[in-house]
Amino acid sequence: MLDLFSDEAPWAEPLAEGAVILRRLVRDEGEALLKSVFAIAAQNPFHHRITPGGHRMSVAMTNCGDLGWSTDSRGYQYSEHDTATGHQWPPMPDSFRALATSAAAQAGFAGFNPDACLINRYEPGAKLTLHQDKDEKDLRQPIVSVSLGLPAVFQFGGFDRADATQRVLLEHGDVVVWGGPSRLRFHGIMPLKPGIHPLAGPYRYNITFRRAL
Ligand SMILES: O=C(O)CCC(=O)C(=O)O
Ligand SMILES: [Fe+2]
Repeated sequence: MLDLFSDEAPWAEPLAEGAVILRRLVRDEGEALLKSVFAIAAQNPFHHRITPGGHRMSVAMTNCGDLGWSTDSRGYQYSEHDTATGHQWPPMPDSFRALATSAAAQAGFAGFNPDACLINRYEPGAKLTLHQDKDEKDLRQPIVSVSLGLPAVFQFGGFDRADATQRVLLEHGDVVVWGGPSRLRFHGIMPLKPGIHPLAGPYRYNITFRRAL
């Protein structure tokens, strides 16, 4: 893919108060991050989870860290084990934690120390409908969300599902941080367009860091 900004230093693009896109922040680490993602997935493969409503999610997920987010017939929850396999989640790589803490600090949230890392894999057509991230205990802690591989359109809305949304393209190496007054904004991902990324093949990967407990 032609990236006109490939030689540019990362830059910040504000979305709302408490929310910013740190453009290309981890582009140079993208390959190493993806290698870690593949190693985690080799231990705990990506699954298409079934929502409490009985729907198969189009996004495939795995986790690393002390706690992982998943969903099954009982609801959405954080747990130390994969509820599908019973396996403990692989540890969060130090490189992941360091980048999450650094990105949060650059967005104005000092001292972020995530205990949960959700990894989403999007195939063509996969999407995440508008939702709020609200399964975490301390909503003063931000969300740090890293985009790798194919680009996708991110929707960033208000505090009601029906509120107007901004639509922004997230590309390989972009990091979105939202917290503070934006922590509970609705957000989602539009259906992924097919493509082949040189490092990620036919997929988009998203790594999301949270303080769950
Ligand atoms: O894939 C993304 O960029 C967003 C992921 C997300 O909103 C979530 O995992 O809750
Ligand atoms: Fe989310």
